[in-house]
Amino acid sequence: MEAGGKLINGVAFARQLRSEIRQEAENLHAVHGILPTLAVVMVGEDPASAVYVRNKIRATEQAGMRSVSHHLPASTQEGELLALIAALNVDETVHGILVQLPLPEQINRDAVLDAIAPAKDVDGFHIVNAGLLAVGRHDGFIPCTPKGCMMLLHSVLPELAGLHAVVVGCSNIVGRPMARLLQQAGCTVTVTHLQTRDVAAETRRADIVVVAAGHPGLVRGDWIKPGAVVIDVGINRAETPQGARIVGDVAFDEVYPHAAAITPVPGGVGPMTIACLLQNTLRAAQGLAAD
Ligand SMILES: Nc1nc(=O)c2c([nH]1)NC[C@@H]1CN(c3ccc(C(=O)N[C@@H](CCC(=O)O)C(=O)O)cc3)C=[N+]21
Repeated sequence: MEAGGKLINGVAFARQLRSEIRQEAENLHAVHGILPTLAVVMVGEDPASAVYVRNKIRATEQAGMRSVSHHLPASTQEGELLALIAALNVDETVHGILVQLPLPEQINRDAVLDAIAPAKDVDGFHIVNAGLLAVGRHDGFIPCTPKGCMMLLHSVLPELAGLHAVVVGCSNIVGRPMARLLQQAGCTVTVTHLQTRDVAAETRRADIVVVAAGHPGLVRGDWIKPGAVVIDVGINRAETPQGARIVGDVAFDEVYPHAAAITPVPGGVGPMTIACLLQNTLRAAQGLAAD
C-alpha cells in the first residue's frame, strides 16, 4: 500500500454512510410517514458524556431523524430510570432507546440495559441481542462500535476469511461482540484480557489487531507484525505539551510504520460508532434489526 494510503479515514467513511442513511430515512418518512426517532437518556453530569450525547443528537437530526433527549439528575434512583424506560418502550413514536453509559453507581447497569425493549435496543447491549449475536443469528442489533470496526476492516481487507485476528480487551460493549463478528467473517480469533500472560506475543502473530483496552499507548511498535491492519478503539484523554488531546490505545507513531493500514484517534472508529447508531435507529424504525 502506498505511503499516505495507510490511514483508514473513519470521518470520510462515516460521512458517506450517514448520507445513505439520510436518504433512506427521508424515504421512510415520505412514503410511510414514519419519522425515525431516537430517545437518548443521560443520567448525571459527566462532561464527556454530555459531549457525546450532544454529538449523537446533532448527528440524528442531520440524518433526517428525530431525537428526544431525557436528562436525569445524578441522584436518580434505578426505579425512576426503569419507569422512564418502560414509558419509552411503549411509546410508538420512539424507535430507538439509548441509555448513555456510564451510569451512577446506585444504578445497576445490566438491569437497565435489559429493561430496554430488544426491538428498540439500538446499542445492541440487551442480553437478547448479545445472545443472538453470540449464536450467529442476524436478526438482532449489533453493537455500534464493533459494527463500525467491521466496516472499516472490510474497506481495506475485502476478504477476512482465514486471517488471524487478535482482539485486545473483552468488554461486553466492544471486545466480545467484536470477536464474534470477526469469527463469523471467517477469522481465527484470539481474545486477550487482563489475565493474558503475554499480550504482545499474541498480537505479533496477528493479521488484524483490534484494540479496545482503555489504556493509552498500550500497543507498541514491536507488538505488530509487518503488514497487519490495526484498529484502535481507545478513547483516552491525555495531557500533552500542546494541551489536552484524545489519544487511542495504540502508540500511533510507533505502530504506523509497521501496519498496512491503521485507524487514527480521533477520526477513525469514533465517527463510525455514531453512523452505526443512526443505521440501527433507521433499522428499528423500519421494523428490521441489523443486517
Ligand atoms: N449507551 C452508550 N452507547 C455508546 O455508544 C456510548 C456510550 N453509551 N457511552 C460513551 C461511549 C463513547 N462513544 C463515542 C462515540 C463517538 C465518538 C466520536 O465520534 N469520537 C470522535 C471525536 C471525539 C472528540 O474529538 O471529542 C473521533 O473519534 O473522531 C466518541 C465516543 C459512544 N459511547
